[in-house]
Amino acid sequence: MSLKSNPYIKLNGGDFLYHLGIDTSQVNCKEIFHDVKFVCLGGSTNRMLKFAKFINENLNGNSEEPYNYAYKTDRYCLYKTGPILIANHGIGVPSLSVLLNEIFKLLFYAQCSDVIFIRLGTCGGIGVEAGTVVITDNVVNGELEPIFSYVSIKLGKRINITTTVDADLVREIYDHSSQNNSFTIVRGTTCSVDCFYEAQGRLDGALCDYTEEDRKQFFEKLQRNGVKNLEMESLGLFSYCHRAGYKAAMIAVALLNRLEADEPTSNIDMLKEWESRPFYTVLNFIRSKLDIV
Ligand SMILES: O=P(O)(O)O[C@@H]1C[C@H](O)[C@@H](CO)O1
Ligand SMILES: O=c1cc[nH]c(=O)[nH]1
Repeated sequence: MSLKSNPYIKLNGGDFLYHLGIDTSQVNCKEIFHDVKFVCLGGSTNRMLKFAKFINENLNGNSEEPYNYAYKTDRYCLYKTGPILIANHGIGVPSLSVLLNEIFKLLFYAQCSDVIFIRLGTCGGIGVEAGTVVITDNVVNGELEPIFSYVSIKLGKRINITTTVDADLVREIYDHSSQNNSFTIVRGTTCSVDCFYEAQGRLDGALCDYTEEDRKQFFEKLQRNGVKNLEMESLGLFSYCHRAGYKAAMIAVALLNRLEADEPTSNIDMLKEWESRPFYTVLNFIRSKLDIV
């Protein structure tokens, strides 16, 4: 048996998952991780620890500190609570791609099946109020094309992969999330880019090679194309998961409405409250999948 997308990876034999600090000849992946059905990802280590505690309490009624399987490294954290694996991915697709490669291999060694990946993130809203949760139903790059692009050593060329979002999964998440929430949830197109500043049309970066008028036109174009938010990982997430044979979804809370501002609020309590909103959306969805009322 080999990994779906890499015939060179074999089921038997040790593998050091370097950035997770997990040596599969020392850790029994199948025994520990075989029941994983959901992989929940977000940028920061602290937020994902908070999410692991939240899931522990709300799904398992357990207030124990979750165990970090990636404790040997400070690159990423990795928790498991019931059938849910939780990790942080850092900022941007390069960091996400390293984590995904190692998690895909972990799931392969653990012989997991039917796993769903969900990114719980933050974003800049386009015409939506701060605090609104956006479920991605379509994903585009900065040129507004549904294409994830990377350079492979395959023929030394750039590879462009058309990337789609699973409409049934979006519907399922949205239908379960719209119950019992005290915040607004919308569906829409996510524009996924490689920088927080220039690629997102900010005027407050150290570098800026466009004018305020260019910024205005960029946002008008985003709105005309149904873009509801800007962030930095979803295109890579959907593309990598699809190649590896997994379903993926993306749920992100808007920290600001980019039509009004560039800088998120400095009110930390408010930011923390907003950041936790996707937790409830994911909890409702996972409960429905596990048939827990
Ligand atoms: O999951 P997070 O909140 O880290 O995601 C967004 C996209 C970038 O990684 C980061 C930029 O501030 O926030
Ligand atoms: O504006 C924002 C906020 C969070 N994350 C982003 O990528 N952009």
